[in-house]
Amino acid sequence: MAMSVDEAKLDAKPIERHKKPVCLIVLGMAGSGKTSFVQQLTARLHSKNKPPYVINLDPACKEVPYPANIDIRDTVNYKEVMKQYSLGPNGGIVTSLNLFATKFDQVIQLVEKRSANTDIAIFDTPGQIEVFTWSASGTIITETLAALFPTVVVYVMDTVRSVNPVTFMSNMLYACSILYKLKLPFIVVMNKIDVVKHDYALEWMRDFDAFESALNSDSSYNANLSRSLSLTLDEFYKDLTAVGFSAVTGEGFDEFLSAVDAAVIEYETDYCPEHDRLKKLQAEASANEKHRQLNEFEADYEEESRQAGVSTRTRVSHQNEILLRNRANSVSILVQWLCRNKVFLEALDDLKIQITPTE
Ligand SMILES: Nc1nc2c(ncn2[C@@H]2O[C@H](COP(=O)(O)OP(=O)(O)OP(=O)(O)O)[C@@H](O)[C@H]2O)c(=O)[nH]1
Repeated sequence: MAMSVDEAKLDAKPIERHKKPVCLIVLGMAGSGKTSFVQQLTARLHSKNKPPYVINLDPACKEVPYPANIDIRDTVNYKEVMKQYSLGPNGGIVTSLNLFATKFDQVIQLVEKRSANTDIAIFDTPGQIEVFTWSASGTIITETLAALFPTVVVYVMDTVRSVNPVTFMSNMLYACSILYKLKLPFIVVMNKIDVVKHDYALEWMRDFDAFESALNSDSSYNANLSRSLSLTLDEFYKDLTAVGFSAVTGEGFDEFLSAVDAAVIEYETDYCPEHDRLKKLQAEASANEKHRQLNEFEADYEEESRQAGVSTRTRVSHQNEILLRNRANSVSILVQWLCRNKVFLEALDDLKIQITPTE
């Protein structure tokens, strides 16, 4: 994921370079400070006359301390969902998010409408991180955004709690798993530096011996595991952008914006070409599959119509039988086949009906 940064691109003001807003998906363990981070970021951007578009995706939060342009709670009543489907709190959050994901095209339209005057769209996610990162709706939301806008994952980490090397390692493993799952540009925000500076964490990422000596007094299974994992995560650390931040004082704001600019370049140079390549492969595979189904369908028809006699009426009625049996898996295959089929077209001509193929 190392970036090949184009000098000319760096010279331009990165966020202004895009007609579309950069989407920041803010993730992190419960209590890491995601909401406070979004609040601070929003306030600072407002004071710079660059108001962001802010979307709250946490259906269970009691209050949103920043001006949210879209709030999932206005669409889905989380308590009602729990009651109606007899769900517990986590099931309620997942189901609410699933329901909201079905309307996500409307969110996209709203963000797109703001493209002219908004540089950044911020998505605050539920406290239970796995509800977003490992759910179908979280994946749909992330992939939809990434397909349409420069999208960056912001992983908020609690620097105070992470002074414990085992907690630090848990955070890094989580961050690593999300990075490799989503494959999007990624920024770790080491939050709460007004309480504890993040230098120790940067050192642990740079220097295995420093991390090992922090674990020295601990001989538990967890500590030994963390020691081994630290060596394994070496490659991950090399590519990782980490920024110290305080959601209370706003320290680290400028550095964070620079990291977002670099992440947008990474999105363009690494993510987009890979995304386009996969999309092309997928389209080719789908076209091949359609072709295969069409041939199979045609062979079926030829075979059965041979047995059915020669009159057009009989042949069309046999076609109908085959259609009803629906050997082809998609409507577009049926339409394609019908448009290629001479007997069927003749029958349509007789009836003065016209159909136009969609592809
Ligand atoms: N000192 C300090 N406290 C912070 C900072 N960021 C957040 N906090 C505190 O940490 C606690 C949790 O912050 P939230 O913003 O609610 O964290 P969250 O990740 O959104 O929490 P969930 O939605 O429950 O997952 C609150 O008491 C905040 O005041 C920070 O930068 N410095």
